[in-house]
Amino acid sequence: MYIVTAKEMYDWDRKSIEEAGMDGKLLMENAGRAVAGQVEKQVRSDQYIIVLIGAGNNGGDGFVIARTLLNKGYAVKAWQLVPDEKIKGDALAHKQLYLGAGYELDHLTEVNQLFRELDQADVVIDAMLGIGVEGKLKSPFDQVVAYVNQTQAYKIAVDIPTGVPADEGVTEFDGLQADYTCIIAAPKMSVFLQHTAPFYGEWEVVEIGLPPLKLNKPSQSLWERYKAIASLPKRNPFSHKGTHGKGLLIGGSYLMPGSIALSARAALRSGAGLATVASPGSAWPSVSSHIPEATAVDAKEVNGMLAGRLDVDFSNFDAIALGMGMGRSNASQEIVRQVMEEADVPVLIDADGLHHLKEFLEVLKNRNRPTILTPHPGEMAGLLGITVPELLARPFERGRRFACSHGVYLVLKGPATIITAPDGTQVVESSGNAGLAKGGSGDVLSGILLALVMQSESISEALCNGCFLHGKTAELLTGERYSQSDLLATDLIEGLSQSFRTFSI
Ligand SMILES: NC(=O)C1=CN([C@@H]2O[C@H](COP(=O)(O)OP(=O)(O)OC[C@H]3O[C@@H](n4cnc5c(N)ncnc54)[C@H](OP(=O)(O)O)[C@@H]3O)[C@@H](O)[C@H]2O)[C@@H](O)CC1
Ligand SMILES: [K+]
Repeated sequence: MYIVTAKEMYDWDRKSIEEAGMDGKLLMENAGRAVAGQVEKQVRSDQYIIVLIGAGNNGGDGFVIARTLLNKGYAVKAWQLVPDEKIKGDALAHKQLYLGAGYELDHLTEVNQLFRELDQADVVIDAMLGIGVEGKLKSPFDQVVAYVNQTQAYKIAVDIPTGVPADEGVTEFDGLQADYTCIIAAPKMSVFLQHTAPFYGEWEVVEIGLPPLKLNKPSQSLWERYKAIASLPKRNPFSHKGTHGKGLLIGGSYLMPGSIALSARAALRSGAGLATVASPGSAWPSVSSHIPEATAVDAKEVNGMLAGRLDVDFSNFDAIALGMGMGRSNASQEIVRQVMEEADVPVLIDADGLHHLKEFLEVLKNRNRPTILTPHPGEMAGLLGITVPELLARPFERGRRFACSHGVYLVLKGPATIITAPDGTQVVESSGNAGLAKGGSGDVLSGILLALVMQSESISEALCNGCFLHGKTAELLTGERYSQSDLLATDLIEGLSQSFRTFSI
């Protein structure tokens, strides 16, 4: 499923009408009917529904929704919030159909009158503004949105909650806080941004008859369950441990032995054939006690942290994961540089490895094999030399620019993880929940990604599937044995079995 910007959505609409001969009024009828169908699943016929209607096509959808629900016997009142002359085109046509059907329309003359009605409503359907919103809300929408937000009614937004921008880059806005948003045709970028996503509540996408071939292929899409099931690696009955990849994991320190142990264990649980750990000797007894299946290579250390160069032939491995629990000692930096310059295999860099890499980002361009960076927003902001809010205002654009200019795969972690390939293609993986917001969860992800990179033809698919497994494991576990509060990174590793049994079929 593609994720669209407002422009991509408008272009799709225009091309469908101009080139495919679709009719704008028919699309609006389809949109309104599709939304009404979703509303019916959530609302009882004895509940009082208010539909709030604005000037543009979002308001036009509102007329269709109100008519469709009234046709079916629901208790609905439609409120037009703008003067009559503002309603034009397809929206006006549907207003006339609504009135022609004999239904009543209330006009906003005095906001307190509407507010008294809103106090009585069980359900409010927000068809005020859609993706055409520009700038901060003007009167009366600012007052109405503020009032609706503090009512007890169940709030359903049509396409996008009023006031919320469709695209990234806008951080100052007042938005309707929806409980549920019925998105038309394709999710907008703001569904996946940290500052806008919470306004949507639960969301679903409805199909309205726009021909997919008339959509100019957007660069962003959503990773979905069916894609994961189709592309997760399958075990060959005639395989041996070498077939599934020998992974080298470099990291850990005397005071942080857990991270690398979690990564190594997650890699083996995710199908890696062999996991070899390069950590300081002082950390190894602790690491091996958590993962006896892993082997070790000798590594020099200073003050319990990796130091100097590693005496390892990197070509003996199929991929490398670097940085977890490594610490930020200057002495460790040389290993990061050595791996970047010498390892002719895919390399994943996480955590403290990213901190070291920041000092010599120019090496990235010289690498012949894939490099994967897996920063959380704080680490990404550090790599870019900007603040976290600056990054989160435009994570798609910033991530794309970085991945393209440095020739790397970028896994920008968050509630919606954005995976960018060196060619700028972006996939959002949005599974998981707040149970993952805990120390060690990123280390587990690095191990899973390492294992899948070694078992997949496509790096992008491996990264999407790794994030999917990580998120879905949290969902499965918190749906049964654990809560989002008590879930540990170690539980995630053990829970991977359940995810593989569910999805790798
Ligand atoms: N295929 C499709 O794509 C389909 C799309 N469909 C639907 O169309 C929607 C997009 O419709 P759209 O373009 O008419 O924009 P939309 O958001 O309804 O309103 C624009 C109006 O808002 C106003 N306005 C703007 N900013 C404002 C502010 N800050 N504060 C206050 N007012 C503000 C501005 O008024 P003005 O500035 O002139 O006063 C303008 O008149 C889309 O979300 C979906 O629901 C479906 O019908 C099916 C097919
Ligand atoms: K809306």
